[in-house]
Amino acid sequence: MVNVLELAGVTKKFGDLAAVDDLSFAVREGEVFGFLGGNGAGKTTSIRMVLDILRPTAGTISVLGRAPGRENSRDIGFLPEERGLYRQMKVIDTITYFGRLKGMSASAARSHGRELLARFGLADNEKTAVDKLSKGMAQKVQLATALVNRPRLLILDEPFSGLDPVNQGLLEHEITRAAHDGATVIFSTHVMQHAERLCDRLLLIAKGAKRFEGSQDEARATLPARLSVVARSSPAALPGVAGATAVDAPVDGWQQWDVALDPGVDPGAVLERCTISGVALRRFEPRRATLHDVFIHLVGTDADAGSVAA
Ligand SMILES: Nc1ncnc2c1ncn2[C@@H]1O[C@H](COP(=O)(O)OP(=O)(O)OP(=O)(O)O)[C@@H](O)[C@H]1O
Repeated sequence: MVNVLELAGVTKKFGDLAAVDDLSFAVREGEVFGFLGGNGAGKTTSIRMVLDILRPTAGTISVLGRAPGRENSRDIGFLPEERGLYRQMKVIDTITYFGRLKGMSASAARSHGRELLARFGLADNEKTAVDKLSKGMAQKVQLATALVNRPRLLILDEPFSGLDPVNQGLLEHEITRAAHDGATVIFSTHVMQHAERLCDRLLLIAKGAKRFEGSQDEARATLPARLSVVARSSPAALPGVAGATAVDAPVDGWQQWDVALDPGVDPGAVLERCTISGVALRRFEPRRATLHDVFIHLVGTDADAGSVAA
């Protein structure tokens, strides 16, 4: 498996503040990679170093097998967190201009630009000046400037912010589509649901440092398992059970329990115990942890997690 991006021991200091702190991770070719962290975690600073907008204080970065720099620009598409386009320029000219910057011919850039505008529901706005567009429409044009060169590596910094639910869906579809066409996609977010739906693997950072890197299943496995159980008697005393909380009142002697297992305990082993110990069961369901649960578990304090949308 080829790594499209590699950071090794990367630190970025602003004065005394380590915005990025000894960060190492790798993004593999063809994957959709989520870059997750609360506000101020260091996501944008890391992305700016990958794009050579900022230089690391220490450590090394490899992008598409090279050091960050202009040579990579043809193969990269970038949607910055602070959106900004030339306000007076027409939509199609803007996209064509970015395509030209990436080494495309004007006609190739224009024709792919039109295709993208049609897909984004903006075919009728081709000749509109950018400053006459709504914020969400302008954001879709900016997305088109990131996609026009059919990048091998697509980097999107907080791409969902400012989009309504329909356009968030459209963007999710575009990310999936780019990955399907062979691109590697990295996007930062503090909204866990997008990551949950899209990511093959993810990185979780807090205060500039890595807290987790891996697949979603690996992320969920960092949490002790939970179960929803309906039983005649409490499962609290069973081996491997950390605690059981009654949910609502019992119905005809059957009580619903929210059960937390000890770390590393397999729900199957607890089910077997119920059978051996004669705990009568009507329901026994492992509950799937969300990335939000994982985030709270790994990042820890409410202060760090407070800015994270569930
Ligand atoms: N140019 C700068 N000068 C000084 N401090 C900076 C600069 N850029 C970022 N920082 C600080 O570095 C830290 C990380 O900021 P960064 O923008 O990378 O976070 P982020 O994860 O992208 O956050 P958000 O989700 O809020 O955009 C913050 O404490 C921020 O104040």
